[in-house]
Amino acid sequence: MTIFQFPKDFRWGTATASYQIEGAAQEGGRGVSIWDTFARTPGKVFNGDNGDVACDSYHRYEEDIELMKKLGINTYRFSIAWPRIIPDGDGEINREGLDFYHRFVDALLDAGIEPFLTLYHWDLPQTLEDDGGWGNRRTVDAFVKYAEVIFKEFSGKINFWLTFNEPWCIAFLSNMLGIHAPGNKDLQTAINVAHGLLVAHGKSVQSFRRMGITGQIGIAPNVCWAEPYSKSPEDQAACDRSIALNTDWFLDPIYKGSYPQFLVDWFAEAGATVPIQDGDMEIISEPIDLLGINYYTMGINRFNPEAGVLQSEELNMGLIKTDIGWPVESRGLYEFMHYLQKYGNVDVYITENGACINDDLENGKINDDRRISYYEQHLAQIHRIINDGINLKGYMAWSLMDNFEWAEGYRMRFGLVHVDYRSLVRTPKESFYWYQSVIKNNWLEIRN
Ligand SMILES: N=NNCCOCCOc1ccc(-c2cn(C[C@@H]3NC[C@@H](O)[C@H]3O)nn2)cc1
Repeated sequence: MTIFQFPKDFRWGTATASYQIEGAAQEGGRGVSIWDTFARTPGKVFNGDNGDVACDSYHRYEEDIELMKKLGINTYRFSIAWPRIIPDGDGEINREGLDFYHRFVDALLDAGIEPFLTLYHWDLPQTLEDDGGWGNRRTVDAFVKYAEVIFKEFSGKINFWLTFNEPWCIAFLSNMLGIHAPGNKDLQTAINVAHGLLVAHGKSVQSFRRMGITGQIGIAPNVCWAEPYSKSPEDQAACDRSIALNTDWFLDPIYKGSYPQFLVDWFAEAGATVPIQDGDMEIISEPIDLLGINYYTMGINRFNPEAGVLQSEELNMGLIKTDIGWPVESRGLYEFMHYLQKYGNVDVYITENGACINDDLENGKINDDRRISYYEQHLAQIHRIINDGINLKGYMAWSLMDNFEWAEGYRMRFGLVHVDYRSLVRTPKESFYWYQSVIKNNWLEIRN
């Protein structure tokens, strides 16, 4: 038996997002989001699933908080649905929406749980998408207005703030690959979206500073760690492009005030350019306090001119995979965290990490041993990372409960808690009790 002790002030949590758990899509004055529209577009989401009901956390959040208390977490990452706050994107404020989140945040605080807020977790008001989305500066200004409303309302209650979740998914998965909402398949559109959200990020951080809001603010990129299939320079370059598009494309502008030139040049070859306006890069590089990092898996990649705009092909190396098909390989998290040091030893929280394991109820229990094994491996890497002196300050498991997994609908389950989507009954899985023990002890026991 090996014991890995975590720092006494290490934050333990779980994460969710508004569209994935709330439901009540037509209640409380909520407006239409791009995910309401996308989910209703035939063929976009498995089984035609949508977020109309989801986990019904809009009505059941007190039950969810009881589960959080039972789990023993001290931090809970969630997102606010912009369409609940300003239903048409940049018009009237919906007081009923604000009141809902005040009730929720107050209940978290009463439970001794630190709220860790994501302002934008993909549910853009449809009206703004109809008018050009993130490529239109109207959306940028609308986001800043929305962010300032939330800053003003929750300053003093919330101390951990993230502007955007997984900017690569918002820009490239959703506008170049077309796999997520709104489903565009155009490189220039994706680059315009990425730049627009970066300007919105920078402007909202400037507002955060100007308004004197409590706490710390940052952004949460997702990691795409990749190692070369061969020692050829072409394979290494292919990996560099894949890693950089998820990370450097967003963090270089924020920390260095410029895009990674090798990727700018690569896209220029494909006829795409970044629509930078005077002053944009200065706005984007407004200093931040923390980074959220979302890590799930890593790849072994090689150069392949037929493999998409990056010409970087991920190979199937026969590793154990989760039920969504992602290889289980935790060392990519360790390698990435050292890669991240090029931006300095910044405060980092793992804001998402988890496994899609679709085990179901058997005699009233869910024996998700594979999920426990995944978490054991990744928490062991986190212990190594901390031991190396990297400022990794906390960990939020994705996810507290099974929920709407975007284009996969409800068939893919990431939760520590099982959700029966007919009855909405929540059942803690064996991994819930394992994580409860890790949190209670503040250490990880690895069976040798
Ligand atoms: N890189 N090139 N890919 C080439 C082809 O990819 C095809 C599919 O791509 C992807 C990539 C990444 C994801 C993804 C999902 N989650 C889980 C959510 N995270 C935020 C939270 O809401 C969770 O639900 N994180 N990442 C999905 C699909």
